[in-house]
Amino acid sequence: QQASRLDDIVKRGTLRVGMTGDYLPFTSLDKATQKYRGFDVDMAEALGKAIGVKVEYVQTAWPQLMKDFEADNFDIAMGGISITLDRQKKGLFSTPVMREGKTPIARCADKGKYETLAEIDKPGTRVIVNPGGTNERFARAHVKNAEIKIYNDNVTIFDEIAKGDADLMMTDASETRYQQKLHPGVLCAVHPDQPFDFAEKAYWIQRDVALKDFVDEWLHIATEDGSFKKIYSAWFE
Ligand SMILES: O=C(O)C(=O)C[C@]1(C(=O)O)C=C[C@@H](O)C=C1
Repeated sequence: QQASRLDDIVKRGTLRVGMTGDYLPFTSLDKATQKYRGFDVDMAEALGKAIGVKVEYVQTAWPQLMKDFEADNFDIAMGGISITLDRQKKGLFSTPVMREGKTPIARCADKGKYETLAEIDKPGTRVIVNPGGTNERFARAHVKNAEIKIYNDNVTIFDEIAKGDADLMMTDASETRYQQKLHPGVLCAVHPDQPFDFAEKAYWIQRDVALKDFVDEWLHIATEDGSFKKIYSAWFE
């Protein structure tokens, strides 16, 4: 039988999961306790349990994700990761977990001003963006006349809009819905049901077919037996 990384994980007794810890509701690292929580943390724990091993979290960051993946610092990356063809070239993706797309989030008072890319991409508009992920790629492709403000802290970035230091951000629809709930009456998701583009969240796996097949089968069973829905509802509804 061919050796596989899945065998190594079982032998090692740990699954190394790469996570940024800065993207609720998918993953959040509490600085004081050094504990992760979020949808993909519950999913990672369920995956570890399914394999029969402990989960070891390896912190990464969006601008470092590709380098850390290539350095084999973890077996799988989880935490709101979108499928991209650049990433697909380096590893394998699980079956998609959910559908996403970029959509604006702005101060509620300005919600009607930023519905289309043409309305957004005007001189004087300040589009804030976290670096390194698909948000930055989307902003660079579509924002030519408005100002792009690169902001490094993905946890406090929404407060910048609330304070008026930026006008809007374009990010995943699920995040705009979540942040709207965290900033009631202040920040509004603009049209989360009609995002500008299409993307899917999935788990990014080192090139090992046995591990990918395991993750896919686990996801399939979790979908059918309702355990996926339970975790999903706790974080997204
Ligand atoms: O790069 C990705 O896959 C992501 O979806 C991560 C990403 C991003 O696009 O920058 C998505 C939303 C969060 O605000 C932070 C990171």
